[in-house]
Amino acid sequence: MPRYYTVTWDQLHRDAKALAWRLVGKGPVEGGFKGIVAITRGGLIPAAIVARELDCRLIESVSVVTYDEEEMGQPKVVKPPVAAGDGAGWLVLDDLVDTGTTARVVRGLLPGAHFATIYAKPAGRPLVDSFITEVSQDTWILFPWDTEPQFVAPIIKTAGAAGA
Ligand SMILES: O=P(O)(O)OC[C@H]1O[C@H](OP(=O)(O)OP(=O)(O)O)[C@H](O)[C@@H]1O
Ligand SMILES: O=c1[nH]c(=O)c2nc[nH]c2[nH]1
Ligand SMILES: [Mg+2]
Repeated sequence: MPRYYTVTWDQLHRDAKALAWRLVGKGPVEGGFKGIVAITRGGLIPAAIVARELDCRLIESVSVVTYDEEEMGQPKVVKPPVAAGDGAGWLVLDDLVDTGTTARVVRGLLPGAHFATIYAKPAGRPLVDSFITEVSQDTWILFPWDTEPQFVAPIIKTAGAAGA
């Protein structure tokens, strides 16, 4: 049973802006990166936020499907990036790196790119050039697009034997 780390829209926006700050000056030219490649779907909203902050208008995507909910499978490239060449001068963005499987596949397609994620787990961390927050490998990150606020029972009703 993994532990969960719940990310709200506010926190995601703050963390994506922190990533944008970290990426300033990391592009190959004074104007920054040539463009952003979003790894869909999870990288789409982080890419939109970072693109706004870095004033980047050229957005490409690569679609890699690795998970069905929390179940991991073989990574499949559903849509390759077409506009980014070998990635030189481009920024690749994803929401997180976990085992590094997705990042490894995209690095194979875009070896020249700068790789960034908002969140990183230890196994995938070596595969990204920039990230903001590290969580433990046994933590499952719950993103705001996968969740909704709901009723939670009062602590006293769920504490059970621990409180007796
Ligand atoms: O480092 P890894 O172990 O490869 O895991 C990280 C990847 O898994 C998730 O994508 P997912 O395959 O769930 O697709 P999605 O972004 O379309 O939801 C997440 O958005 C990353 O892209
Ligand atoms: O929503 C997600 N949270 C995670 O922690 C994760 N790891 C791989 N893929 C993931 N998707
Ligand atoms: Mg993804």
